[in-house]
Amino acid sequence: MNGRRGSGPSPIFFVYRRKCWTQERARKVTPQECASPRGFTDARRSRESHRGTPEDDDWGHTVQNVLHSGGNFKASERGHILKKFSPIENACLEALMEDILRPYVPSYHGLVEREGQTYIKMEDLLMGLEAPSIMDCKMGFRTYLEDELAKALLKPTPRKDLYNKMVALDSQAPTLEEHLQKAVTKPRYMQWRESVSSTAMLGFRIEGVTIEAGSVKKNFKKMKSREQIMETFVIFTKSRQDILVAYVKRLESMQAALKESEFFRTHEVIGSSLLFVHDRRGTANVWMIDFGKTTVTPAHISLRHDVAWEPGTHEDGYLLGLQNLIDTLQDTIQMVKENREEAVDGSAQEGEQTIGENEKMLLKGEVEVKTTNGENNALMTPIQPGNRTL
Ligand SMILES: Nc1ncnc2c1ncn2[C@@H]1O[C@H](COP(=O)(O)OP(=O)(O)OP(=O)(O)O)[C@@H](O)[C@H]1O
Ligand SMILES: O=P(O)(O)O[C@@H]1[C@H](O)[C@H](O)[C@@H](OP(=O)(O)O)[C@H](OP(=O)(O)O)[C@H]1O
Repeated sequence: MNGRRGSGPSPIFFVYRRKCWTQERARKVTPQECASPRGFTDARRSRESHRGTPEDDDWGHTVQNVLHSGGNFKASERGHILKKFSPIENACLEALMEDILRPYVPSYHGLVEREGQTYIKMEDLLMGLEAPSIMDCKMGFRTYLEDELAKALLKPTPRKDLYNKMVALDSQAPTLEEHLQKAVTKPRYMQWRESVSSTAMLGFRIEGVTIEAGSVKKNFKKMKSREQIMETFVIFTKSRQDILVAYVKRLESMQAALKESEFFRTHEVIGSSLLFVHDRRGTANVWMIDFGKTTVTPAHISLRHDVAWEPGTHEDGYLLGLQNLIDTLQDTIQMVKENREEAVDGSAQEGEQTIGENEKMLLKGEVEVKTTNGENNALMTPIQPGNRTL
């Protein structure tokens, strides 16, 4: 690995660390909390009012690293994490414990009650990782359930919050009528989100990233092209080929298991993510998470997951998205290799600086990874429902 690029966090990261070290000395935060600016602030605030439970000895370690989610997680004892109960997700995790996919999902440990709220207790996927880097990729070409669409058609319920999110990203996106109502329906918003991100083209999208337990970045909503995603993987892994290769291997074995899985054949997997986790020591893994919208299909339907969706088929395009993700990672490995060969030749100075700048932007939350020639500058033809089946 290139020495300069792999030599540690950017200067911006150190600004956060300096602030943290001062607080740490005053015993207001732990070293782990220091690793993340958000964790640092949240942990301090919450600790001041937190009484603690017997299970809280590892409090704050994983929950601070949760990439997104409106407060659905709670710390548990070491090695476990609690997620707010959803009957759908609970049924999925129970079923997955009996399926060939079991090694690819967090292990399930039943339900627990905390302060009048029921939680699913599951394996903490960050356990054992030191200052983890985490990426959440939402899978599939469709991000809403057929049922949600049917309900919205029967009784359209325009939402102001979704309109506000839409105009925040693109003020031109709403139709005239939507502008007048200042509201959009959920399927309309979800379909638009698919089209502005890589979901519609590639069948997956990056939702959130954190590097070495730094601040959480979620500004990927308009990231569409394969090239932008490759650059994000380069930044995310700090060009480490060993980690990229480990990710590809894990995805390939997951892909094989998915093709054999009874659970997968009988479930429409919507809004589920792949969670990429690694650390500086080179531990790397990918997990299937978030089954809150993964539902059993009608008995007569056996899903393929590698064909285009048509209403009524319940197809989600998960395997097409997974193949595109594997191809994108393989291209990333190739790009990293070529960059390194050029660096050895002494001719990669310019390229190195570009990646360094992007890394700083990502850490500052300003990332718009630049493409060289236009927005959809795919290096190879993505697999889409229409152009290839697995
Ligand atoms: N088992 C786990 N171990 C460690 N971290 C986890 C685990 N499950 C989820 N996370 C973290 O929490 C984040 C959100 O997870 P998940 O998508 O399951 O929650 P959610 O509440 O359904 O979120 P959203 O509604 O935003 O999709 C993930 O991106 C990941 O960072
Ligand atoms: O990513 P964004 O732009 O913030 O949009 C949200 C995202 O697509 C979530 O997947 C979705 O929750 P579900 O997957 O649970 O439907 C949520 O719907 P919600 O507002 O109804 O929670 C959207 O607002």
